[in-house]
Amino acid sequence: MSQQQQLNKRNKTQSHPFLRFAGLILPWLTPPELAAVSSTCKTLHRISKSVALRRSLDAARSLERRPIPFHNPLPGDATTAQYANFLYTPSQLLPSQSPTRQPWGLHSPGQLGRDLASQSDRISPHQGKSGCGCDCEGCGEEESGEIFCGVEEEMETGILSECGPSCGCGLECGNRLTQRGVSVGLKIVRDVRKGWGLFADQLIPQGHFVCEYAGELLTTEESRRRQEIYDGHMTGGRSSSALLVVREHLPSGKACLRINIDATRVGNIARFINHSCDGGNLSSVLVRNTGSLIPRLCFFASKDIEEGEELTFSYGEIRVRANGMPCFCGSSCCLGTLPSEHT
Ligand SMILES: C[S@@+](CC[C@H](N)C(=O)[O-])C[C@H]1O[C@@H](n2cnc3c(N)ncnc32)[C@H](O)[C@@H]1O
Repeated sequence: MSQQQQLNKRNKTQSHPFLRFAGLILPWLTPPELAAVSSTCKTLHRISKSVALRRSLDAARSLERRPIPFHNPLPGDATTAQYANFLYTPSQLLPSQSPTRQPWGLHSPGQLGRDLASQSDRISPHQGKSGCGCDCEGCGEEESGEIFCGVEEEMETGILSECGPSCGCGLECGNRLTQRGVSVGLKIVRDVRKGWGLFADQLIPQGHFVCEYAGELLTTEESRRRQEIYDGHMTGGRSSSALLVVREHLPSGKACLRINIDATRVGNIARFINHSCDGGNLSSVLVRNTGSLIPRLCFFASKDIEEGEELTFSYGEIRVRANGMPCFCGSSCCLGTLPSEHT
């Protein structure tokens, strides 16, 4: 074929309206839809391949400040397919706010997250009395980076207060440490026995904020309904669930606040954190934001975490199931089964 003929052919192909917009449309497709489109012609096959590659380069779908890639060292194993239907949210939301479709591989990794962060940095609705923020304790203090700067008391009690939606300060406030998204290098690595796990891609110093456990906030009734479904899936050997129940005991000691966060279908990278019987290297802290009723669950490094080390925490102490799922945490105090409790 002469050069002119080739040029004509390319112009003809690219002038097809669908092909012209394929780069914008394909990132919105689910894996089966993408596979179907990919088999129709060479151009769509090429675009589909690049979309699939970009998916594996950032599990966060560009919604964090930096990309969080999938890495599968297991030869011949299914890659990210299992998570291609997983929708990403950097913060907790109600099921009614959950997206039903979300682009993946549309933006360059981390771009959208950076745009959002810089947008929210500009949002500073009104200035408080201090001139830079509100009246919360700690507001207006110099920004401490991402370190939970020596507030060991809160690390132990597991409760931290931050400025929130009703404050006059913006995201640049030093008292909003956990609200600026993931700032450390992370990657999601596949293990033959535990499935995917979250790993440090850099040294994370003790006390450093790692991430929030984000997902759908459920009522207890809905969480019980979903847990039953997930238990059924698991006994069938299918995908793993990520429904976390947190109980905060109120000062009276007579009641407790129960928070149900389901990151199984819609969540963030915290849903990839595996269990360790020795408590792992992450501390969980409940963060109360001024003006927000529901606290958020956030993870901080409980010790210095080396680059390449897996991030883990303890899913709990209770094991109610006689035949619980086997635990492969590898710690010297491993109890052999994963925690399980009646929800
Ligand atoms: C919240 S998910 C963590 C991510 C999960 N590995 C995955 O691939 O999606 C919880 C599930 O991970 C697996 N898991 C977590 N910790 C484990 C451990 N110590 N040993 C074996 N499996 C583990 C179990 O299948 C569990 O139901």
